[in-house]
Amino acid sequence: MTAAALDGKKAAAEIKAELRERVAALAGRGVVPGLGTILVGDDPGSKWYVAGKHRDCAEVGIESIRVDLPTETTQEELEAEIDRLNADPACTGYIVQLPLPKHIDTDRVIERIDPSKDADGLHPTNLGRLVLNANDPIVTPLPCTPRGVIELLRRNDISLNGKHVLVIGRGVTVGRSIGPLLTRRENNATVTLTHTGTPDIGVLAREADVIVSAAGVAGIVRPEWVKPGAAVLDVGVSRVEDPETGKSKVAGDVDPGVWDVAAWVSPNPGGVGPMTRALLLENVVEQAERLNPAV
Ligand SMILES: Nc1nc(=O)c2c([nH]1)NC[C@@H]1CN(c3ccc(C(=O)N[C@@H](CCC(=O)O)C(=O)O)cc3)C=[N+]21
Repeated sequence: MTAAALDGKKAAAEIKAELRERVAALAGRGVVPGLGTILVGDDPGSKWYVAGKHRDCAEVGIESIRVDLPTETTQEELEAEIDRLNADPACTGYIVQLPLPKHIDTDRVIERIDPSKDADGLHPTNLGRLVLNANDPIVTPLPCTPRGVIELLRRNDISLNGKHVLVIGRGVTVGRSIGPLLTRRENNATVTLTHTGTPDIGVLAREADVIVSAAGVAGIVRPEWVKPGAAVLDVGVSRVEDPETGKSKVAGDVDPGVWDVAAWVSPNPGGVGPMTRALLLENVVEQAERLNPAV
């Protein structure tokens, strides 16, 4: 069997086209959503990601507000910028690009974000509401990557209803926050969360209809781990040396042999990454709609 690709670029383009229309409807009511980014330091990778978010905003007609701060920025200076965006009416939602320099207390920074402006959906209040409101309509920003995974499946007509989803990795941005979304009644999946303390992930993975791997370990998902016909979503990002060029390149969690066993695989790059970016925009547009309902 050769798996079909879960094309994240295509699904993200569809979402952006829909968002352009929603942004136009908001503009008709005099509302322009704004996404802010705060970047501390000059890590080339982080700069590249932030630049991409501003390009995405331009594409759908969202205003973008960019705050770039030097590596030496103190906790107090960073918190002052957060307070400024919390108070800025042009900023509908914003993100603080992670990771932050080591001298910064990341948890304190995230907790200072106004939960209603938390475009990443990672503020404790929003994660808490996601756990508490298992079945009520969602009225808070949701974590972008988990939402991107579910949206990528939905847009490829892969139902989660009654399916067994195995998640690899217990990080907050994906592994630990995707369970409460997958188990909402509207998705209705059954979830196994595995991590570095799981004695034998493979034996559990072989039972799964869907594997979501967010381990950040290149090639951890082996073909022998995958039930024939399963869907495999590759969320991992790690760097490996290219044997041909000797240069470092981005690698996913999924071994290439998995494509011979699974029915669907999300490529990496070109899979969940573009979805994460599209859902960040959707979080901001949704928040603008909640604040400015059509009458
Ligand atoms: N506050 C915060 N929120 C984040 O969402 C956040 C963050 N900090 N820090 C870093 C990680 C990483 N991340 C990616 C998102 C999209 C791609 C992506 O679109 N990747 C492309 C390839 C690279 C590209 O084209 O730019 C792909 O997978 O096809 C990658 C990485 C978000 N992050």
